[in-house]
Amino acid sequence: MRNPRDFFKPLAIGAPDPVREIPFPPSRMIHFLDFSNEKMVAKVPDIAPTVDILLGNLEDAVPVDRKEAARAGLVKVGRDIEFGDTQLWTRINALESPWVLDDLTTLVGEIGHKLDVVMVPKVEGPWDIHYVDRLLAQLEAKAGLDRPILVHAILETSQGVANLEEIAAASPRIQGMSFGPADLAASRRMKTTRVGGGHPGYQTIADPDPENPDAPRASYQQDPWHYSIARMVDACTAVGALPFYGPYGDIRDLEGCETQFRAAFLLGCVGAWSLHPAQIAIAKKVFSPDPDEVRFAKKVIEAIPDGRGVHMIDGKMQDDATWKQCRVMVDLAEMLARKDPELAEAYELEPAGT
Ligand SMILES: CC(C)(COP(=O)(O)OP(=O)(O)OC[C@H]1O[C@@H](n2cnc3c(N)ncnc32)[C@H](O)[C@@H]1OP(=O)(O)O)[C@@H](O)C(=O)NCCC(=O)NCCSC(=O)C[C@](C)(O)C(=O)O
Ligand SMILES: [Mg+2]
Repeated sequence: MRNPRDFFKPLAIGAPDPVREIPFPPSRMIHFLDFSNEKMVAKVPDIAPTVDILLGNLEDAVPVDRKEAARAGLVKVGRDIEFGDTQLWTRINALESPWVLDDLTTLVGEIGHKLDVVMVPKVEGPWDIHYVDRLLAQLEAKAGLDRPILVHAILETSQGVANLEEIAAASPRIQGMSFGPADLAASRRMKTTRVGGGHPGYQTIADPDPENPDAPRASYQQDPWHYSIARMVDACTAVGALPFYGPYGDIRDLEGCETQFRAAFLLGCVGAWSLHPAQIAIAKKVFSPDPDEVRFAKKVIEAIPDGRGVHMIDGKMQDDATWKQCRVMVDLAEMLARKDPELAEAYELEPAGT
């Protein structure tokens, strides 16, 4: 057993102290880019200010013969570009791969002061986090970093799902998790070739009508991801970390993407991945709360300043618990309004600096 008093001590001499609270800046979309792709790199100066998080992907989707170029491209962009309040993340290669050691040593050594979060794919249990945790501490100490790099786990194997709570609590570096529906489907032998979203085969069906047994029966698509995403939300929020939905692979199906993102938002996710520029606006729309909801939540908070007792507002019962629900909505709106003057106006809140 690890001494609980040591949890917030650095894991290497000279490494920065672990954070006590996970920061929660705007995190509506993690925009994926391959920095070995010149066309994508050319778009970075334009795209970076429009996204909350820009991620240099080194793992799947980057061909083997471009792994080193993707890493070098990320180092170059990290050195050359000032990102302002846009976070810079990376997804390293899998821990079993031949590239991951160089990914971590190079990135922390060269641009560790710019990197906010390292996303670790295919995390199976706390042992994977412990490995990265200690290695990052050693590398941070060597690079003389004064703030720790946080760790984000992708939930994309059945063992990872089985060990969710232990992964979330494995280190004070755990910033959050993303849901990886493609690898997870394969790992579970689910019979779908889609990346996220529903499937027309996954349905419930109404009983036959006894009066008319041959009549068509109502049937509805169900959400095959609900159980795992809900578990991820609980595991993350139980330790103050942030849950994210991952990718939606049907790039042209904007409505399907919006629906998948919204289901995740309602369950508690703070953001999702954008794989293509067209998905950035969808994530921004979905993960910024609806102005009508914010207006109602503000009304409740203003009407019940101490958040106590029972009240009727617009025909709905409000009490201590609903007041907290409204606080979640208004806190998120206020945080986003500080970044985005358009949202500040839509929410009738003061933008930053006023
Ligand atoms: C899907 C693809 C191939 C379509 O790329 P395309 O070039 O065919 O699309 P397009 O519509 O023709 O592109 C229009 C323009 O946008 C550019 N572009 C296109 N995408 C981006 C981007 N992300 N950022 C910036 N620019 C982008 C593209 O280069 C082009 O530029 P141009 O007008 O100058 O010709 C392409 O968007 C792409 O490669 N996206 C990233 C894919 C990726 O990172 N996949 C891995 C994450 S999902 C995953 O790993 C699963 C998971 C979690 O692990 C698990 O569930 O298991
Ligand atoms: Mg994957």
